[in-house]
Amino acid sequence: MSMLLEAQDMMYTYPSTDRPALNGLSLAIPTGSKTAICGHNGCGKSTFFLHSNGILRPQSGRLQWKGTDYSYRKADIHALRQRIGLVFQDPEQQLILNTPYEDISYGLRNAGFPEEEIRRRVEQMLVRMGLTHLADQPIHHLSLGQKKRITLAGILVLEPELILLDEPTAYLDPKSEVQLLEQLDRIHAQGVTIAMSTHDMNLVYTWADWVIVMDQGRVVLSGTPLDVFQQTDTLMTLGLRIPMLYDLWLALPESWRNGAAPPRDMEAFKAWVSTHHILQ
Ligand SMILES: Nc1ncnc2c1ncn2[C@@H]1O[C@H](COP(=O)(O)OP(=O)(O)OP(=O)(O)O)[C@@H](O)[C@H]1O
Repeated sequence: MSMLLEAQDMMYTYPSTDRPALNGLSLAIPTGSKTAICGHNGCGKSTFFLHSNGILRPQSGRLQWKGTDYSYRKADIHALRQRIGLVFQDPEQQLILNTPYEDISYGLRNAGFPEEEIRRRVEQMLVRMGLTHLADQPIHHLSLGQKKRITLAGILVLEPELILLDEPTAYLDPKSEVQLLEQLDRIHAQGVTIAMSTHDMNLVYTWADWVIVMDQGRVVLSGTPLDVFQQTDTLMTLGLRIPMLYDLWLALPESWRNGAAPPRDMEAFKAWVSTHHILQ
């Protein structure tokens, strides 16, 4: 398995704090994967993302892109940010200009693309993300879900190889979440590697093909979803939920798992779920 991004023993303490936010963080994001990074509030997920696209620099340890150490020269960081797109948790931190059209153009203009190419790419992106009708609206009139889509569009338009999303589904309603996940699947099918941080273990179970679990600035588990979810005790100790579907699968009678039919009556099934303390 080749790794796109690798961190080794990274340490980082924010100025004027005394506890490291990254405390010997070592992890790898496999090329072509859908990686979920989970862990409870404050475990260092956002801090890792800020390191990944060079906004922060580790105080020790190393970070590699395709096996090469990061270079912090201005031109190299500039080039890196086109390959690694970071979508912040809070779109307000990322949206700078007045309208979706202007905002989505911003990165391309910064990267020095000719105006004709900028127009072509932005218009295509607006269509792909279903944002054409909002292109010239003032951004502060838009909903959170729409703002999140605009920040994603502003990153996608640069055609990165890796997209990092910090809690992309937080505060989205179910419909917006489904739309976002469909967009991510489309992008992934085109060969883009995607890593997202999330607290939602059910989403991790259904979406990810690689899982990294962090605690207190370091990685405690990583591997395929099955590898990770089998470590039920560790996950519980970290205060993380076991995905509902995994829990249910484990609780199914052996005969059901081997193909025998569960009760066809929904009330009987509900009674069975409650006597087995699933979802509690
Ligand atoms: N700008 C900052 N200044 C000082 N300390 C910070 C700053 N940002 C984060 N921290 C601290 O660094 C640690 C890691 O925070 P980080 O935001 O990376 O965690 P997280 O896993 O992304 O959390 P969440 O799930 O709440 O987004 C926390 O203890 C946090 O308080």
